[in-house]
Amino acid sequence: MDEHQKGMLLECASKYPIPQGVKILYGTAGFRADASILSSTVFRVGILAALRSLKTKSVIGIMITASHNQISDNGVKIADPSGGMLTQEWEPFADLLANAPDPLNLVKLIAEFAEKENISFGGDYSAEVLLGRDTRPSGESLLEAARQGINSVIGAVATDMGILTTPQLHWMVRYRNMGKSALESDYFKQISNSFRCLMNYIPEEMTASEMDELIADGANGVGGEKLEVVKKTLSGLEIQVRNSGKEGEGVLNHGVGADFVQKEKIVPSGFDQIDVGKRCASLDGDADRFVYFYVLPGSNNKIELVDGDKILSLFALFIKQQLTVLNREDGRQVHLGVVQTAYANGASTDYLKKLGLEVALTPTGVKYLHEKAYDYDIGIYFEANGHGTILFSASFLSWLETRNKELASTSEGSELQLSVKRLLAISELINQAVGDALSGVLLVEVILRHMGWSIQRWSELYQDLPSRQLKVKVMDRTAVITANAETEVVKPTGLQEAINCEVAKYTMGRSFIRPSGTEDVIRVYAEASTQEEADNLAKSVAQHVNRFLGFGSS
Ligand SMILES: CC(=O)N[C@H]1[C@@H](OP(=O)(O)O)O[C@H](CO)[C@@H](O)[C@@H]1O
Ligand SMILES: [Mg+2]
Repeated sequence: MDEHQKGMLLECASKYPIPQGVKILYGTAGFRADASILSSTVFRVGILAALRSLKTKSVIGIMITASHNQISDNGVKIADPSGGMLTQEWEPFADLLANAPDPLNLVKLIAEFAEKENISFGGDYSAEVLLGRDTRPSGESLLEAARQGINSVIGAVATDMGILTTPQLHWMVRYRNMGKSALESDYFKQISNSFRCLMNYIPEEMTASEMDELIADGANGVGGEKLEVVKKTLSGLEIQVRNSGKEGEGVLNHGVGADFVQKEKIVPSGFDQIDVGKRCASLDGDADRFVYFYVLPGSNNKIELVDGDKILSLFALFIKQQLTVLNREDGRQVHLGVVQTAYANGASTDYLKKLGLEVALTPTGVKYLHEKAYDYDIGIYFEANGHGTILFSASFLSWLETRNKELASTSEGSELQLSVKRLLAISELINQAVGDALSGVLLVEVILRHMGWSIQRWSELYQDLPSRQLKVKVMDRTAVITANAETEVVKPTGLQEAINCEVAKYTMGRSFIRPSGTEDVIRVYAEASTQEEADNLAKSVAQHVNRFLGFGSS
């Protein structure tokens, strides 16, 4: 790194001093904290993204969002060249960078890292970073901090793509790196075209019955706003958007959104008894996850939740049907695998295994599930909270494309051709960069039509085991170390034994704990054969967590 570059970094970094007395760490999905302390972190992530762009000679993305967190929080997610999350190999550098005490130390760190990674400044390739943000009021100034960070690397170009959902930004990065046009209008065009194709491939006998409108909760965030745009491009699907983020409708993520609905299992604000039985979906604050639900009769606002596990099951079932045709008609064996985390309801895992599917378990966080899903020709992954997507391997996709062309001249209109076309359309509709509520909802909608299913019929695929999630505030959540896809506590010693003793008291009991990567808490999960038992199990495990790690009270 030459003196000019060093001087530039020093000068820019001095405008973004780090907050005193706090350490901000790269978590499950990037950095997240109260927005007021994030400027320096985001500025430094700008530098990191420019370095990553130089290293990979590809476009990188920065998304300013704190997803489902409260409106006063914000955060930053980084999209790698594939459109997926930043490679885990760079996470330790991200932590060091964010916490370097002053500009001199920061520049020293960058110089050392650049040398180790063989990154040269001022070469032929100029770094390029796409920037996006959600609707949070702090987004604009944090985006500016990211831009300053990028601009402090000589030659680097920052392009502001505006207010976007997280998956839109990831999609843009992916498509730019594939050499394709990646404007927001291209994104909308692609999902509405592939949705139309899939609607056209619905068996004729299923198209007769009209389906009711979908009612969607936009979490008062960017997803609601974008869904309003998407719905205008669709035919054959009516969507009523509530909590769309318009002035006066409510506060982002406050009593609304997929996270609230999934964890509390009650209606989001704006929904009530008039909606009993109707098909409803809820997006999270940055629209990278979604769940479905319907309102149950009664005054307690209870819902029947159709979560990520059931979305995964629906997708797996539909894809499996298409693969059965490929196998029968063409003798083609396709390796289909599904990926879940320990939060997956035990009943869903049983169901998927009974379908004959290979089920893999990874730690929490899309970065782990996504990576595992690459192991298959088609890998479907979902977290119970609704974050997931479907990945198609490059070789299987190219086989599908070739076969599609051949069949157009030999077997036009055959069942085999239809299955090939459906799979191709799914690969276009679903966002293969990252989980995407907009395209995910559209895929659910078209599959329900294909099956002729109501949300109630879908929900009956299997019955969830009652479960409960709790959060425990502790002194130091990093004191908890887990193993086996987070199902076992390794440290502190003795805690796992205590959990085992509690679990043994219940029929079908299962419980695990792990430190959250996005909030300063330990999460407790429990399931058992009745809700009361699941609640009690969670409560007693939480008490053990408190005893081992808490502030001295239980
Ligand atoms: C139990 C749970 O819902 N955990 C969420 C949450 O992570 P935590 O590390 O549990 O805070 O946020 C992540 C990012 O959005 C998401 O991937 C994950 O599933
Ligand atoms: Mg999110």
